[in-house]
Amino acid sequence: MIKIEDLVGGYANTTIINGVHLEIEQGEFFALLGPNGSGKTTLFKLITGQLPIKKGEILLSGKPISSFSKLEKAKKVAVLSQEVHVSFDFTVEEIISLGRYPHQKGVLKQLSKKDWQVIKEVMEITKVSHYRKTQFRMISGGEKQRVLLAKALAQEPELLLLDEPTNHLDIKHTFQMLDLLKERQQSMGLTIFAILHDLNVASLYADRMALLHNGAFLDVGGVNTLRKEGQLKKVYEVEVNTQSHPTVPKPQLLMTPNHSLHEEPFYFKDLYKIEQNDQYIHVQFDKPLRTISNGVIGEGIQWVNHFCNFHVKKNYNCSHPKQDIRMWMEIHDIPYEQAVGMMTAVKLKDMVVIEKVIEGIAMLVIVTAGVGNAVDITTEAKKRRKTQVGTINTMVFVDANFSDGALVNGYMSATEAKVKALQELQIKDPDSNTIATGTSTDALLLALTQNGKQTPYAGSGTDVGKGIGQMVYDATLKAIRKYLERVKN
Ligand SMILES: Nc1ncnc2c1ncn2[C@@H]1O[C@H](COP(=O)(O)OP(=O)(O)OP(=O)(O)O)[C@@H](O)[C@H]1O
Repeated sequence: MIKIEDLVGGYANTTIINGVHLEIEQGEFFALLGPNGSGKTTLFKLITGQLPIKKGEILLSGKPISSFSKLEKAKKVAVLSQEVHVSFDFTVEEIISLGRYPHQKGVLKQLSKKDWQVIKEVMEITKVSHYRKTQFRMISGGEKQRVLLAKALAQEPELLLLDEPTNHLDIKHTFQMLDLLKERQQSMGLTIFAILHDLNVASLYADRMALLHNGAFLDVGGVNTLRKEGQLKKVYEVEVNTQSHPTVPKPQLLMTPNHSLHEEPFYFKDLYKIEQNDQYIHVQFDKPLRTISNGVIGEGIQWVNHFCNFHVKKNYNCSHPKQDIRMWMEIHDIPYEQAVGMMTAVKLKDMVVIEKVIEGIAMLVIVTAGVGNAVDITTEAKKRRKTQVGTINTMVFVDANFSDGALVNGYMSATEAKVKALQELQIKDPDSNTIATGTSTDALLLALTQNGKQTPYAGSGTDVGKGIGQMVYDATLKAIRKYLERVKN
């Protein structure tokens, strides 16, 4: 669709763009990224013809863009730039109708029925119809942006050039506008070239992107260009961390501020208090901990400072466990959005608490255990008998700083230790009569203060992994023994 070859250009005495090559296919959504002053607007203006080219060439559908007449070009290319060149006394509808100019025929250039159809349609999709008769100067910055997009779409272009199209828009309208553009791209094969400042938005919408740095492309590629943290750090001079979007298979960037969160030195034991009664165990920390868990709420990787294990009746109807835990937390003034919540039918007074310092690392482990629903995970799945009291809920708190990988490692260490405890006590899966590996509803939480130097591993080859293993093993053994004692009596 558009091909840029060895482009050099800028202003009278300064060259800003230096040897840019780029080819954008028809129907692509291409994002131009780069920090302030990298030359994005200059490149944009060279493409739109607002600035003269010093060297190189821009081809549109294989022909030099300079060989197109203004009208011919307007039939193919629409531009939404930062500079607004419209009379503020026009109404919204009048401005949008200007977009039809390249398609109007005859000397009088009257708007045809088709023109009106297109105007109506673009007003509807950009959601500006209700202020069609309002003067342009009377509407907000965000509304102006949508009107100018409607004008550009009214042109029915093959290529749409956008300079920060979401500049004035709130999140709702940013996503609305980009969804609309994406829809046009997918349904009509519209080619989009957009300067975008928000890298996370670019990741969600662009097929390919270029990273402009000092007037040249540092990288051109697919969305995974945004996974190159070192390159982004070099260009933007900000500490970036690439994570994955939870539901869309695209990277999302998290920026770390330079100012470090000042933290007073603390003594691990002073950080928390444990409340236990017949209804719940509530461990409250003074500061949020980095956690990984399969709690009913607060699951996954989070920063939270309340950790709860609620008691439920043996015949608890678990059709809405999330809502139930939220409700119980609300009743007890525990903020559920800062909490991990588990549940168990085990008597909470049988909880086992172990606090220790192993190899200089302070740890706290709390376990409640029942093994009525013990399962050997390696046996064939089959319909199980009615649920009994039997869940092993494990909370592990460690005064250390774990990478995400170490969090997963530590989770494995705790699980291996639990399995060993079941083996030691010869707890069997009643269906298969083989040694159980857990129960059907076990919950595990691993929470870190993130204090000190970061640890990359926490498996059985490390002191901290061994420490987790020993403490979980001891606590699980004790908790199961208490349960067995209670069942016997
Ligand atoms: N009219 C001008 N005359 C001379 N130099 C200019 C002119 N406009 C911009 N520049 C210079 O060109 C360089 C690139 O500017 P440009 O506006 O293209 O950057 P940008 O990447 O679009 O930045 P931003 O993200 O801040 O919009 C800057 O160093 C700027 O000072």
